Amino acid sequence: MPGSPATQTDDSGSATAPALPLWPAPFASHPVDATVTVPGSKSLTNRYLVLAALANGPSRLRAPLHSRDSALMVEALRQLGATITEVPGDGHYGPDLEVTPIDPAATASETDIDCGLAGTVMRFVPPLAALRNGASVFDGDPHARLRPMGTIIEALRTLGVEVSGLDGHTANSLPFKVSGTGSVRGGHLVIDASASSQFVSALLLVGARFDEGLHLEHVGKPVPSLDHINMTVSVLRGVGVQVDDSVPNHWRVAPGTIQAFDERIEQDLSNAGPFLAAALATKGTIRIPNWPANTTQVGDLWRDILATMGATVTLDNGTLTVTGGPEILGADFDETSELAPTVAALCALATGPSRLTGIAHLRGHETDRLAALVAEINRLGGDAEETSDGLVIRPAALHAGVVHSYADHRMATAGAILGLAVEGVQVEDIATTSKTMPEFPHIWASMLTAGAAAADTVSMETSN
Ligand SMILES: O=C(O)C1=C[C@@H](OP(=O)(O)O)[C@@H](O)[C@H](O)C1
Ligand SMILES: C=C(OP(=O)(O)O)C(=O)O
Repeated sequence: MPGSPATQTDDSGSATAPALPLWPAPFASHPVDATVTVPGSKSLTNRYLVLAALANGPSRLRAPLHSRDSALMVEALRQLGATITEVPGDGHYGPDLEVTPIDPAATASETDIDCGLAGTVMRFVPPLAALRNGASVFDGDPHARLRPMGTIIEALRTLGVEVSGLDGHTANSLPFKVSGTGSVRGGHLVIDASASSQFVSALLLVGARFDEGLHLEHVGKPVPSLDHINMTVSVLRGVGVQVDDSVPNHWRVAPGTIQAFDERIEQDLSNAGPFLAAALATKGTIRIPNWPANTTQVGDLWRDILATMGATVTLDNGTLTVTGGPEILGADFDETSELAPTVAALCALATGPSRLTGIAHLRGHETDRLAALVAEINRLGGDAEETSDGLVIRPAALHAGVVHSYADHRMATAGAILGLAVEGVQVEDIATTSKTMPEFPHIWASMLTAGAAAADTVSMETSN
């Protein structure tokens, strides 16, 4: 069911805001040769922030992400009563965060929560607001009102929490008001999480604080992005919460205490993707130190994906090294989740056809990513097509042009990848990368300078 890129363009403001600046994507006249360190994981940072706000004492996040999505989460939790303070740390991309949890006994006045375009904020925070004794009004960017929310809203109502629509909206999407009474009974809850794994993660994160805990059951088409649910379960166990996920589509969270913690956040392996892709796009080499030996991040899949596309990939002493092959090989990939826009950009540069499957739910991401990727790849002369659950991308000679970003950080970085290999690409609104990586243009430029300066490696870590 092909989407409409025109509609999406309007939703994000791209087509109606021609004034958005165009970024001349650097064309790589030589193979990249650089060592790159990227900021902290969005998914881990925002999970740990939520858990710190619910914990039994003060917690510390070391080397967390500092970006729009994490700032929105910090502000949302402050609105709900948590105290969050920046303290000096040893991360390359900003201070650590100390969090004093929300006092569950405090009575609270009505508060506004801005979700921006952050799925983690719009899905993870409403269940937390349900535990508060007071009302919380949720809204976000214009496109956020189009992202799937009905499952969370219905789940809260089934749990006995009052959720009402605002501005004439029916409350199956933003904006809405959650009227908490200070406790949620919990118990067995059946949801359809086929539109987003974040529905499951959101409820699991708070489940231990429900009076009876939570037995969450998914019924419907398969839940996407299962790696992200496994991350939630692993993070919960790490803070002392008992989770039983031994039966597929059932998660049982025992009622109990969330232990305060001191946790170092891994770098964002999904956001490492565009840099690793640069090795393939320029037939160069990218090294990423501190690649975790064991991780629940979906970005660990880069090691398989990039090897399948013809790169040489080694993980040695914690450094991932990717060297592009003589050509980028087309390939078939299932379930690439949030990696898909980066994979699609590489497929558009490949010498053979590719098929991406299992990503229908990307239509509900920051923009309709399937429609947007087809529109932007084809705008540069590519040959991409939507399928019911993904994309087919065939080889074609690409030419200069503008890549629209649709307020989507991963569309912007996909445009940057294409620009490495195709002279004259301009990316609209590169600043939209601030959703998860405000440093992107800087690190990207440093990567190319490192390659130009010398064959030896230059780290482009920024200081605090
Ligand atoms: O829980 C998370 O941190 C995320 C889950 C995934 O959402 P979907 O299941 O909606 O794809 C992923 O795409 C998103 O970027 C982050
Ligand atoms: C889908 C994404 O984000 P969100 O957390 O807003 O859903 C993403 O970062 O690719």
